[in-house]
Amino acid sequence: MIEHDRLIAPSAATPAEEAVERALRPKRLAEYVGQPRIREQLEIFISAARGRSEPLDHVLLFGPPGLGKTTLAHIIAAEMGVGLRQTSGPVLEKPGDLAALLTNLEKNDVLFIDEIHRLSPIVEEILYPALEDYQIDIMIGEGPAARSIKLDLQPFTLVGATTRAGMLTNPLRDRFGIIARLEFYDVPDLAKIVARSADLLGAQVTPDGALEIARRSRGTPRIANRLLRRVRDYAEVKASGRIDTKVADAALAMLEVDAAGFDLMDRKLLEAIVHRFAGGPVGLDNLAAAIGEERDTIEDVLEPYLIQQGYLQRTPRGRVASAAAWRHLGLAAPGQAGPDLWSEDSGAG
Ligand SMILES: Nc1ncnc2c1ncn2[C@@H]1O[C@H](COP(=O)(O)OP(=O)(O)OP(=O)(O)O)[C@@H](O)[C@H]1O
Ligand SMILES: [Mg+2]
Repeated sequence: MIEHDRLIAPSAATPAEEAVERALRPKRLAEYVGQPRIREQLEIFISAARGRSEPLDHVLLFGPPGLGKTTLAHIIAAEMGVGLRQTSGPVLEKPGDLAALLTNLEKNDVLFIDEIHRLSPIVEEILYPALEDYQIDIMIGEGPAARSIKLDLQPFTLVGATTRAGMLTNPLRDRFGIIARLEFYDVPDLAKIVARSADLLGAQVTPDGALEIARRSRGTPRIANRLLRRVRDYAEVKASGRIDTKVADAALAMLEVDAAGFDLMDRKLLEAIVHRFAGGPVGLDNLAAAIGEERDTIEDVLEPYLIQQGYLQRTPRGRVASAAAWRHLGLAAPGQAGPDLWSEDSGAG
């Protein structure tokens, strides 16, 4: 059975997929599509830091999975002309793990900590003086003979990435000089990404074909690249190999990605709210139980796009399906006439 839910899941599914992602990853800021505000700011800050031969200020990247946080971290190091060391919050178990990384950094290097909201408090402690003064305090020896010594570090840049800025402690958040919130990509930008990736993969895609894939990628480059690869397979087997609108549409229908770019999980969530909870409000726990998903997956992966697109609202009393959600499921929203009566040329108003 093909795992459809993985098709749209914005996180990288397998090591094989990670390898493809690396190959498709833009290496420089100029190749990085979209996120104009972030790109412009980084260009200025990076060129200023380089001019002064200083490290770039610490950078926090946050936003839903697959929008290009890891990609940006690598680009920052490349544009600064420095090395990058990569780790992640849950991997750093002991203060010594972080100390070892920090003391190995060279001047102005980038230390990239993914899932930085999952750092343990004792590890985070070590980070504060490192971020502020390029120093760490470490304990030598044990018992009564134990003492703490200060070690100087090379100046460096911390790049932290998280899907949840709200879960960072205040003292940690305050230590980032540059905070960049990544937004979902619009369709023209996603089409550019699809066209660029198609080039790199040696796949043939028409501008319309790229747009069709872009429209159904949930605003997310990772999903755009994934859909492109699946659609290419389809085009090779079922058509001449060229991806045009018709082929893209047929392939995406087969993959059960609908016209709004929603997959089975998105629809399951909207259907649960509409059918089982009369459109809401419904609390996160009830919703998670109803669709058999983790709270975190709903909050980090499923909801952000549905909210951004106006299908779902987060209210103090729980989640509410908007009129657009009802319409998407082919239903009339409560208290409203059916979808047909609301079409623009109905003469109402
Ligand atoms: N701005 C962009 N331009 C072109 N391709 C992009 C862009 N952003 C991301 N991508 C593509 O999307 C893929 C996923 O991006 P990336 O791994 O950086 O996401 P992420 O935000 O780190 O996700 P996660 O939260 O799961 O770690 C990359 O392989 C890259 O090819
Ligand atoms: Mg990442």
